[in-house]
Amino acid sequence: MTTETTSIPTATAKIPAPATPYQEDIARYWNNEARPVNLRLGDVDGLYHHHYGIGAVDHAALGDPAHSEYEKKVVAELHRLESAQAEFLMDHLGPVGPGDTLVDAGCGRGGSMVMAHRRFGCRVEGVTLSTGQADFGNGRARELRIDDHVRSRVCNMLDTPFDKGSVTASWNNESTMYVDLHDLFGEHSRFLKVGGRYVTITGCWNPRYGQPSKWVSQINAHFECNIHSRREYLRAMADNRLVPHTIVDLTPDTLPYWELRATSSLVTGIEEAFIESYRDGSFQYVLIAADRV
Ligand SMILES: C[S@@+](CC[C@H](N)C(=O)[O-])C[C@H]1O[C@@H](n2cnc3c(N)ncnc32)[C@H](O)[C@@H]1O
Ligand SMILES: CC(C)=CCC/C(C)=C/COP(=O)(O)OP(=O)(O)O
Ligand SMILES: [Mg+2]
Repeated sequence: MTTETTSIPTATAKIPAPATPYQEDIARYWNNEARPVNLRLGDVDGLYHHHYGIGAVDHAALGDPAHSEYEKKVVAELHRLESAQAEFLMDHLGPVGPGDTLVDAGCGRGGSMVMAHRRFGCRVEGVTLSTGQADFGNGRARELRIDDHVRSRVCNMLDTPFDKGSVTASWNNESTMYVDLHDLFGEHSRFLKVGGRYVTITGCWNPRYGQPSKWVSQINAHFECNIHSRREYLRAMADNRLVPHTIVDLTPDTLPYWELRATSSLVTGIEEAFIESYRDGSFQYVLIAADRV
């Protein structure tokens, strides 16, 4: 039961100043974002994601491209693959019970937070730089009557209000490319319980390729982000008491999503960079799950 006193009025109530001019740019970017490829997919079932998909495309479900309903089916299929990606991340959070707290660092519009609460029955705390995103996520939580468990706030994920050792598991879903990894993992390590779990799904450049390819540079420019190398993730985790437990190369699993998206009416222009960099091996889509030791 939610009352005036326990509900979260808006994420704008006490907005901390962004720590850097770069963070101001990122907050502005996400406050202004309203791409149909994200909103129309979210409208399918009310889970709004800002990450990409994994898994095989169900061509039987899509049917004949000449059919009048085909485009609608493509939207539903892309959304299904994005939700499958979030479920896969949550498969790696370890045991989580209703009394636990999870942290979604860089939570976007909050689709993953709703999924995590439905799956585990626990509290889910999200942080984003964007007031618009936090208000959107809190609005969805209120509509779903889960605002007593699911809360987004405007907050720098490198400097959160969560108490030391208070969090059972935490994640970054496609949000690590906006921050210094040592600062980020230091903060997760601080608020995670010893024995807790950290998971990220991210795009990283592949040290085996040598240096960031032109496609990786294009993705950075498109999103105003700074993609790290796979090596940097492992080094920064090791330096912050996060010991990798599972590493999965999801590159072959995300390519079908991109190939389908490239044929849809919702293309944004970045599809070629993802497809070419995944194919030439310069860029990888990975899950890393680590134990906080
Ligand atoms: C690509 S979106 C991913 C959203 C979400 N994880 C999802 O899967 O839908 C990147 C998110 O990272 C957030 N972000 C970037 N830098 C941040 C920072 N320093 N502190 C908090 N959030 C940050 C942005 O505000 C945005 O919500
Ligand atoms: C894997 C990498 C490098 C991700 C960069 C971060 C990012 C912008 C993710 C998707 O957001 P989105 O869902 O808003 O993007 P789009 O509009 O392209 O779907
Ligand atoms: Mg998207």
